[in-house]
Amino acid sequence: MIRFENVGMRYGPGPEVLHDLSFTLKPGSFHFLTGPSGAGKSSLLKLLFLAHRPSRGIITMFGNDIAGLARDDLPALRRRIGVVFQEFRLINHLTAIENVALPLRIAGVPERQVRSHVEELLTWVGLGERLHARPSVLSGGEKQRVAIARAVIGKPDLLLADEPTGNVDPVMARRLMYLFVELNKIGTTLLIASHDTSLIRQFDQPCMELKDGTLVMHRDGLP
Ligand SMILES: Nc1ncnc2c1ncn2[C@@H]1O[C@H](COP(=O)(O)OP(=O)(O)OP(=O)(O)O)[C@@H](O)[C@H]1O
Repeated sequence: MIRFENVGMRYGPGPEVLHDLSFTLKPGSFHFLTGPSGAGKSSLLKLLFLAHRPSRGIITMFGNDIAGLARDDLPALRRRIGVVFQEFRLINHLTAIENVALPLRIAGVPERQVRSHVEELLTWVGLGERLHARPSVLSGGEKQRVAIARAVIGKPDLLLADEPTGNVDPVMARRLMYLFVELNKIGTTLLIASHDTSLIRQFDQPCMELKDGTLVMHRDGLP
């Protein structure tokens, strides 16, 4: 489903920050992505979200060589991907419920279903009392949970998450991880970047590790 062959990436004329990445993410697989700060985790997620082009190599996503895609083809492909950005990227003038409803409204889901579905999910992540709050009055952990709810609500084919539990306590972190596990059970392919090795160790999923922009694959979790 997703295949990288000798992929490199640089920002503008700068040095390469990712080198010779070759890996496959099979449909329905679930990997953690770990590595020290600056190793290139967010950069790899940017490639996968088609927010940045590789400087060399071949990336195949959902059967498309992305080098052959026109700019106009990207939105349709991105709609198959849910993303939790490190800095959340919520829409400031929309409430929590409106932010999370957005992917369903874009997909044309009937309004009655949108409302009940979004309320249920936000309540599940502990935000039942914050449905009508705007991002400016939410804490970091609350914003993070809205961002996660928005990313998972449309049951995307691929979910990318950058440090999705970085702002919540350990109990909520586990709850959010189980949300990802459930999403994976219904077929979503997951790649979750996290520094939190103690959390990663609690799950069986394999771990991909980046070091200085180069990938080391651990099939059986952390060493
Ligand atoms: N917009 C940018 N322009 C130029 N260089 C960048 C940019 N973003 C990241 N880099 C560089 O790319 C390298 C990888 O950064 P990246 O943010 O992908 O690492 P990371 O593993 O996600 O780090 P962290 O865990 O701290 O978020 C670093 O050397 C960083 O300085």
